[in-house]
Amino acid sequence: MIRLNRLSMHYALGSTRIDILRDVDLHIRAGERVAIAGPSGTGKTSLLLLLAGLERPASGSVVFDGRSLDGLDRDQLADLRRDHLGIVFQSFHLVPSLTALDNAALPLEIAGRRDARERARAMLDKVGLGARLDHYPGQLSGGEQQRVAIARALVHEPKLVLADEPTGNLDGRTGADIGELLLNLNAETSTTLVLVTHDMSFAARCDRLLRLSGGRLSEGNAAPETGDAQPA
Ligand SMILES: Nc1ncnc2c1ncn2[C@@H]1O[C@H](COP(=O)(O)OP(=O)(O)OP(=O)(O)O)[C@@H](O)[C@H]1O
Repeated sequence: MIRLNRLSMHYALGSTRIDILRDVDLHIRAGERVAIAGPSGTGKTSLLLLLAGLERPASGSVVFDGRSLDGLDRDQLADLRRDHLGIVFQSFHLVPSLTALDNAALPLEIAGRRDARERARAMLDKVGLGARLDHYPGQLSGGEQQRVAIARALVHEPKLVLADEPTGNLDGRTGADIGELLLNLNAETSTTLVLVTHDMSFAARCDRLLRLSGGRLSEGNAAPETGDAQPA
């Protein structure tokens, strides 16, 4: 479903170069649940941005369902995201002026689907927010906002869901519930899930744990992480 072929990426800040990935190869199969962990600042978010076609690699390629992202222009990448990708962020990123229902319906509205609100309502029901349809994000708790964000990410039945520390802004109990919800929905729909997390009990429930460090990805186990990256 996703292949990374000799993927390299760096950021240039003035004369300083920050290497994020060095010649990384990876194959994620359809339906797999993959957790990515690693010290702070090693590039986990950047890797998700590459998978979403929101960053371009310096060299190598990201291949999504047999299609290389290199050859796609901005509009084609936006179409690909609209049709096949759902993204969940640590800080929810809901539109504050839209209700829970309208936030969740957004991907389908953008795609011009006439059943957008109906499907969004069913999805919000599924994430346990059937009684909060008309609430605005500011009237919802953190856990509830993340449920809306998950409904929005899944409402158009994407092939791939990317989640960047989806439980990172939530207290322990709420975070565990949200993690559970994401994994259960994923199992139900057989969607491919790639998530970044520092929570090793959450990571341990995925099919694979990958650790990113020093520009390399390695298969790992869910032992506690050690320390943060040293500044360059
Ligand atoms: N647009 C950018 N320009 C320059 N440097 C950047 C840019 N975005 C990120 N970086 C740097 O690249 C490195 C990787 O950032 P990234 O956010 O991908 O790390 P991360 O592993 O997700 O970190 P964390 O666990 O703390 O969220 C960091 O050192 C960051 O400062």
